Amino acid sequence: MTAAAPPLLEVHGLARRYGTQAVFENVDFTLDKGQSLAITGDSGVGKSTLLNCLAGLDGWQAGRIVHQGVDLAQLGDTARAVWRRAHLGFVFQAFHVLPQLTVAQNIALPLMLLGRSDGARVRTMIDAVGLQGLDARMPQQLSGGQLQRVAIARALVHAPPLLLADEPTGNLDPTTAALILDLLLAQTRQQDAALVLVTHAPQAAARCDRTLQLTTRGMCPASSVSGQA
Ligand SMILES: Nc1ncnc2c1ncn2[C@@H]1O[C@H](COP(=O)(O)OP(=O)(O)OP(=O)(O)O)[C@@H](O)[C@H]1O
Repeated sequence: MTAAAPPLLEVHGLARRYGTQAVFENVDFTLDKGQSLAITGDSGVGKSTLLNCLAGLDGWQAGRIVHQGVDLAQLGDTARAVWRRAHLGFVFQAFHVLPQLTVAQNIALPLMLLGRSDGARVRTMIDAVGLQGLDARMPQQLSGGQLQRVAIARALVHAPPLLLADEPTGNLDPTTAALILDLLLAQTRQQDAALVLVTHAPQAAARCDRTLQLTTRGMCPASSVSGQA
């Protein structure tokens, strides 16, 4: 008999403090392959901080984060960076698009860091986020919504098993926002990945498999936000 595969992401009793001030505590959830989770919550409650913890970019004071059986706390800085490169796609709230690289070079970056050059895949992602014809543009020649789409294409290009997205549709018109959400959810399902989506938009949360609301005391089902438990 073969053992069941571990969940793609497990978070147990996670707590984050600044000094004695708790940002959040008792955060627990599990995500399996192909699943999407929306995280909602008031401004300042710690949603971005939680995503940074899940990415191993920020520390925490209690609890465990386990990715496919690997406890993130057991990895040193170098191992964590290597893990992030291969396993993670992160759409940051502030985009973090590199100003000295073109649109196409920014999107190709995760593949390049993995030693996988794939021009066709980069072109597919440029088309998928609706940036056709802009591949040679520099970031300072783009609108906020176009920059956001560069960040999304870059997070998806290497088909990582874990996608973390911080307000990925915040700067987009409703039609483009729906298309981008389609793309994130389709890639999650087709690649057997898991998606954690931080959003203030009830329509975006409602499209995920589950919605949890982050509070300083932990996570609770956000039935009032998405109509789901
Ligand atoms: N260096 C710091 N020292 C103390 N508190 C901090 C520090 N950095 C962030 N915080 C606090 O941590 C809390 C969580 O911030 P975070 O950005 O994660 O919230 P958020 O839920 O993502 O907010 P928003 O929805 O407005 O983007 C905030 O209350 C913030 O003031």
